[in-house]
Amino acid sequence: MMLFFSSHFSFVSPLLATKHLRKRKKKLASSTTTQTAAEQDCVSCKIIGTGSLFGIGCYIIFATRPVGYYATRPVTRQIIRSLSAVPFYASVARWMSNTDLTIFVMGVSGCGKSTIGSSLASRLNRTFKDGDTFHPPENIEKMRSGIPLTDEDRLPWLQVINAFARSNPGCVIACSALKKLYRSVLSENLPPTTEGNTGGGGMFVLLNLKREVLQKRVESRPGHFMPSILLDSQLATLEMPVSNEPNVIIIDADHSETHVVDSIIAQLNL
Ligand SMILES: Nc1ncnc2c1ncn2[C@@H]1O[C@H](COP(=O)(O)OP(=O)(O)OP(=O)(O)O)[C@@H](O)[C@H]1O
Ligand SMILES: O=C(O)[C@H](O)[C@@H](O)[C@H](O)[C@H](O)CO
Repeated sequence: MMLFFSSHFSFVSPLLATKHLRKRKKKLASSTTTQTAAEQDCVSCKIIGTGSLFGIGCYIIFATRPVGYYATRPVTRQIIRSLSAVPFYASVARWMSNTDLTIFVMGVSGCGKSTIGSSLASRLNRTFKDGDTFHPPENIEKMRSGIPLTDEDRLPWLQVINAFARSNPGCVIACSALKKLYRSVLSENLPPTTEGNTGGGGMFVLLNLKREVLQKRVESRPGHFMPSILLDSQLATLEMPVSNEPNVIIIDADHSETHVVDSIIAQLNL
C-alpha cells in the first residue's frame, strides 16, 4: 500500500515542486540575492525532493513485481530493483548533506565580507545576502557622516538579519558581527552546528587583516558610504572570538579571493 502511494507521489511531486518554487521566487524577488529562489534548498524543497526520489525508487519496485514479463526474467528484475536503490540512497543523502548551515562572513569594514561572501556562495551554490542591505537609512547616514554605530543602532538591524537567516536556511550572509553579543543575536534559533555550543547555530568566518591592508582596501573603493576614518572605531569594537565561541573560525584574508574561499571551504569541511 505504502509502496503504491509513494510511487504515485513521484508523479505528483514535480507539480508540487513547481508551485512551491514559484512561490519562493515571488518571495525573494525583492531581495538582492546572487542566485534564484529555484536554486535554494529550503526544508520544503528537501521534503519534495526526497519524496520524489523515494517515490521513483518505490515506483521501480512496484513496476518490477513478480508478475508477467519480469517473472520469467528474474535477472532483469534483480538489476532493475538494484537500480531503485540509487534514488533511495540519494533521498537519504539529501538530509545528510550540510546545506542548511548558515555561514556568516564577518569582520571590520573593508576586510572583504561582500567579495568573499558572494564568491563563497557561488562556489557552494547557495544564496548570498549582504547584511548592509538591511541597514535602515539612518544607520547608513550616520556612517556616511563618520559617526560610529552604537549597540542601539545595531541591535534591531541584527535581529532583521537573524530573521532572514531563519527563513532562508543555508545562506551565506556578510555582516560585520563585531561583538560576541551581536553574534549571539545573529545565531539565535538557527539549528545548532557545533558540539558543546550552547548558543545558536550558524558558523562565523572572521576575515582577519592588518590595519594597513584594511586602510588600502577601504580607500580603494570611492563612492562607498563607509569612510576610512571609521576604521579605528571598527577595530576597537571588534571582539576577537575566544575559546568559548566554538562557532567562529578565523581566516587570514590577506590572500587572493580564490585562496581565501578555498581556506574557508577546507576549514568548514564543506
Ligand atoms: N582577497 C582580496 N584581495 C584583494 N582585494 C580584495 C580582496 N577581497 C576584497 N578586496 C577588495 O577590498 C575592498 C573591500 O572589499 P569588500 O567591499 O568586499 O569588503 P567588506 O568587508 O564587505 O566591506 P564593507 O563592510 O565596508 O562593505 C574592495 O575593493 C574589494 O574589491
Ligand atoms: O557594524 C557596523 O559598524 C556596520 O555593519 C559596518 O561594519 C558597515 O555596515 C560596513 O562595514 C559597511 O562598510
